[in-house]
Amino acid sequence: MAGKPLKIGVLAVQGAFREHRQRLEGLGAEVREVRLPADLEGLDALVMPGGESTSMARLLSDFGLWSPLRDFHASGGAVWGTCAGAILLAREVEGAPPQFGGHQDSLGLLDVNVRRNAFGRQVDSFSVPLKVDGLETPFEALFIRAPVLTDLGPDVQPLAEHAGQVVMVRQGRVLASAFHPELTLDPRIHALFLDLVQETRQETAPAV
Ligand SMILES: NC(=O)CC[C@H](N)C(=O)O
Repeated sequence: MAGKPLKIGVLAVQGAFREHRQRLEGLGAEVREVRLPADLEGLDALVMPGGESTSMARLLSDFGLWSPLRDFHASGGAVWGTCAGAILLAREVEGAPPQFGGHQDSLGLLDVNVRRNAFGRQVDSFSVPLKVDGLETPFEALFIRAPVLTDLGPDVQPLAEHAGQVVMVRQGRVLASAFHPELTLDPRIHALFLDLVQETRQETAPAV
């Protein structure tokens, strides 16, 4: 990577954050684990990993992270959510557990509805070669109790579909994927995200 390395935070309250860290460092980014609001200081972007979105939502409350994450995005930070991370980004979450009264909090940074566990229990986990906008050859995508993205707002661009369902989108400086690029060794989607961060950092940089 030319110039100063990008500073990327990985939300590290729960889930597959170590694997994201490895992929991003492999591409030359400077990575910091984020657990507290102060950890967001000075970052160019944040990755929210897969895991269990209900547990992650509870931990975001415990660590006082809801508003700081919204502020981080509002002040120009790029954000990428994978699987549970994508669920946390959505405007609306469908399929919250009944003990939550059918409601699950989310950040609302992505103008989509997200349907949890959308590929059914019998196929909790599978891998498929996925055509992704911006990649020349298919990406072997690993889906683990994955959600799908529905009811896309006008500014949301679909980047990949599986079985007729949208599984990856971009809206400005927000990226979301229902699958887990961090759990395979192919770094191309992490590289796409770093390109997005670079591009949006230039757009939001203060004029000097
Ligand atoms: N692999 C994952 O991140 C699974 C997400 C999980 N189904 C949830 O709703 O949080």
